[in-house]
Amino acid sequence: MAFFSKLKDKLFKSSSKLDEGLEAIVEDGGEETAAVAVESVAVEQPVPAVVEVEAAPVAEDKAPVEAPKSGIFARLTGQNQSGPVVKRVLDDDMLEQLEELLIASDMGVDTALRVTANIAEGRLGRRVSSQEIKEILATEVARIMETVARPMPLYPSKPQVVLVVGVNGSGKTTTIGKLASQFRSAGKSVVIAAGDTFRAAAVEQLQVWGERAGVPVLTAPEGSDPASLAYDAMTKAEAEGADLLMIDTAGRLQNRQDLMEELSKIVRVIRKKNPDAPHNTLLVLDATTGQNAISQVETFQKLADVSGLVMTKLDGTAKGGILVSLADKIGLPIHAIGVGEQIDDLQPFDPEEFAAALIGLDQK
Ligand SMILES: Nc1nc2c(ncn2[C@@H]2O[C@H](COP(=O)(O)OP(=O)(O)OP(=O)(O)O)[C@@H](O)[C@H]2O)c(=O)[nH]1
Repeated sequence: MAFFSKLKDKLFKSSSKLDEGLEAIVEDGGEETAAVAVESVAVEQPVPAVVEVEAAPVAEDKAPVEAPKSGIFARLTGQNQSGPVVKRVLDDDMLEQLEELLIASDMGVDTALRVTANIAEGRLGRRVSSQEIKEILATEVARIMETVARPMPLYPSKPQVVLVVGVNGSGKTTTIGKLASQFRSAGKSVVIAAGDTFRAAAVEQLQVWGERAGVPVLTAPEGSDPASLAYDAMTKAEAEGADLLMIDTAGRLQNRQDLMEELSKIVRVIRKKNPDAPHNTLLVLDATTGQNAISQVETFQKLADVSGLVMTKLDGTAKGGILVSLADKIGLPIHAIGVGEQIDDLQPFDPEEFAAALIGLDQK
């Protein structure tokens, strides 16, 4: 419960935009009707984790199949409505308005069209209230997101190497700090390598996060070879029997060729120590960049073998729909979302909670 409220509060900007937009669409051309009583069904949801706690074998490299979750909307709609309700006939005009609203929330044109087509299916001509259309939309969004919501897999390999990539300012350092703290809380030993050796400020910031998380941060002189630091970090993590090695990397997309060479050299060097490394390549994306996140994913997929995403800065953005677009178009696993600048502001990605928060469905 607390988890949901926090997410909804933090996604306030997105939800208020979609929430108000949907209400305005139903009001526009809707008519008052007598309310129908709805039976309340309370279903408690388990809170998922950012990382898998159970180890999975490296060779299989498959995310575990999660049991389907019971409907959150039964819980969300657990109320007896009273008083007249405005309903509008779901017709082409209304669908067009819905499409525009979804595009404005950064869902992207293709995804917005697909979502509205699914909403229309079997419902054209029916009269719907704003609460009903929110529930239908939330179900559609959750359905798309379910295929990508997966905690970061943990493997028995010691150390499990996690390469963290993304453009400057996307939140790599902060995410590494938050993840390191969560791993530590789960009883894992962690080593961090400050692989963006070209920016002294980036290294210092990572050291601050390392201190907060209680995790050692390996650094190298400014301008030195990040691959050599990664090799030394691998040696240290192996010697110490660390569970995880997280490697920060530079994010200078301005010089793509250099960055590609730098990343592939890091991978080459750590594979000398463990041919299966890196076990995860996390791409950190800033949600406030909206549709631009799609092209960042495509670029980084060419630079590195991206295995999963972390979406930061979902607090205070009206662009939460980009996650739906990413799930629909790219389909990479979304391991976690950043909802603030504090160490505990990294949350597991739960499709139903996210959909409800994005659309502004009230929790009753
Ligand atoms: N509101 C909010 N701010 C965040 C979040 N994640 C990161 N930030 C902020 O975003 C800014 C950039 O984050 P960094 O972690 O430094 O990003 P980076 O990708 O490491 O950037 P460089 O160090 O420039 O490579 C910082 O001011 C962070 O506090 C988040 O989930 N929510």
